[in-house]
Amino acid sequence: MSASLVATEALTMTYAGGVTALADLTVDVRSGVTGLVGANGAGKSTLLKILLGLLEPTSGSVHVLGLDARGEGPAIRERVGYMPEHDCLPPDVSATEFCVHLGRMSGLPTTAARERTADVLRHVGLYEERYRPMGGYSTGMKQRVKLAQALVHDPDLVLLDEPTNGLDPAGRDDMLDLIRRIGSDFGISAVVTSHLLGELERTCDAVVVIDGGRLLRQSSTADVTAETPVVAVEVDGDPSPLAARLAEAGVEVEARGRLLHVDVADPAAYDVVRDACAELGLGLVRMERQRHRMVEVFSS
Ligand SMILES: Nc1ncnc2c1ncn2[C@@H]1O[C@H](COP(=O)(O)OP(=O)(O)OP(=O)(O)O)[C@@H](O)[C@H]1O
Repeated sequence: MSASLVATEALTMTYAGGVTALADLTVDVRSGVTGLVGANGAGKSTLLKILLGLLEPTSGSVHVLGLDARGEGPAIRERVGYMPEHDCLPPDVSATEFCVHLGRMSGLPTTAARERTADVLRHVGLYEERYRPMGGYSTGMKQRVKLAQALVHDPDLVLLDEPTNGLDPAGRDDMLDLIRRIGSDFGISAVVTSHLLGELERTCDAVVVIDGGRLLRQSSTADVTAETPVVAVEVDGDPSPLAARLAEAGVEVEARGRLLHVDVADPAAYDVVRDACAELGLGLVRMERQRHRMVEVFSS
């Protein structure tokens, strides 16, 4: 199993005004892409700022890449990239100037900063427009520059705050693909926040769901969406008598339009379906294993 990239224990953050943004939060993030999901105000941005050592938590422990975020913030920021949620790009500066500047601020020599800037701008698909002032960029292009600047100093981990904010569906898909490829092209792990669980499903290896600053669930995407022992059954007639017969036989069944969802945790249920169809004179058109989607699992 990979090493822990982010580990918090009983992390609590209460702002000066008395708002508790994080409460007793214990999470463990491993390599790959991890989604940090929660409604607006759930505490996602607060957590990212604490991980970067920019905010001091009220209590609890927090380690990033093995470093203590309470005191080793500068060392963490050398190895972690950050894409903030809000627009923060100077309008008169080009994407190249901006990324080279930030690369140099992070300690890269000028030549390395220039080379690395060209690489990351190519990765995010902004190579052609790289010398244009950013004030003329679309929202999608601005989001891409924000992603590029998070990658420019070749970090081990990037923290991306709502990278799909303000994008249309096609722009969102492009951004999620880029994030997926940060791992494959650069070998960099990512923590990505979103208030939309569904959009992270195909991008992330794991998800952490928080609500009101508390952990709701943490699991790998594969575990969440793994095949569940349910089959969808379609017959060539009214499925109601079949549903009744299965229920009588103690098999859990749920009507979904013309389909029946049948619990097959006990494989004997397959025989019950076959025999009931034969007795009722129904032809079996289809039996198909169902996959759960993350959104269904978490809302149940
Ligand atoms: N500087 C601050 N002072 C006081 N309260 C704050 C501060 N920053 C955030 N909060 C409060 O802490 C809670 C969590 O905010 P946070 O921004 O971390 O949530 P979020 O999940 O990132 O939401 P969003 O996506 O809307 O930014 C909210 O109730 C917010 O109002």
